[in-house]
Amino acid sequence: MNWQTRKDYLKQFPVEIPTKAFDRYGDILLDWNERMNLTRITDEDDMMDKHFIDSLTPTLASAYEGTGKILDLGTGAGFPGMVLAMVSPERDVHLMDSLNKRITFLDHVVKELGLTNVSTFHGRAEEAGRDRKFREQYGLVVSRAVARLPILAEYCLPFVRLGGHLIAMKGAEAVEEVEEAKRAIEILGGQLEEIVDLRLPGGDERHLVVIKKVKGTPEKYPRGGGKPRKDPL
Ligand SMILES: C[S@@+](CC[C@H](N)C(=O)[O-])C[C@H]1O[C@@H](n2cnc3c(N)ncnc32)[C@H](O)[C@@H]1O
Repeated sequence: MNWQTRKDYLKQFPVEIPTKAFDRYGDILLDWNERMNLTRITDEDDMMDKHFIDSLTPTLASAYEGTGKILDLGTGAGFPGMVLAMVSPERDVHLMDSLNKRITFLDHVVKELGLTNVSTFHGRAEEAGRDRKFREQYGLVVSRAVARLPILAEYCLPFVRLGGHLIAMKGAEAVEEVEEAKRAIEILGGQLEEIVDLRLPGGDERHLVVIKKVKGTPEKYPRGGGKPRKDPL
């Protein structure tokens, strides 16, 4: 990918950008994508902007600061979690997805890139969020393109430890989604901290919805049996 064309935009990120490793990751993604449905974004400029650069945006929120463990819920082909692990090698990054074939792909990327700070988990938010191994264990949870905010809050907030944050990566409907999710956020122990407004190099609108965990999540959440999606809070 021609990272030189994004040089000025990349300057704003408070991290070193490993462009060669990003290229290698992009090549593996395109190769596996021929046999496995991993992404619809395959054009070089779109890959740079909508996968890699978009995945870097959580580093712009003050909630990203610190050294705690990060969970990417519904990571798919590793966005944003794998990219964040690559730019923050000092932080443990956990990638979770309910589709096992995506985990097989992620494990391959981890091995090929020699990443030592990434762990992958095959699991559903509704079950893993009730498991002591994961519940309230993360200083930061990030998630992109998994569900609208009322559902996403029920998927993600149970994983966040008290005082930690959820960064929900959202598009143009962010403010509307925050409005819809007000009740859910409060029930689940969250509090809206800030919305960071951004544009990708191509001009696409992005918003980081930053929610702080201010109270423990009541034991009954997340609900099982597909309830968060069927009957959002
Ligand atoms: C549209 S993809 C987005 C993938 C990636 N975050 C991205 O932005 O490129 C949504 C992903 O969320 C996963 N997912 C959906 N519901 C989930 C759940 N309840 N628990 C865990 N993963 C889930 C899907 O398997 C899929 O990989």
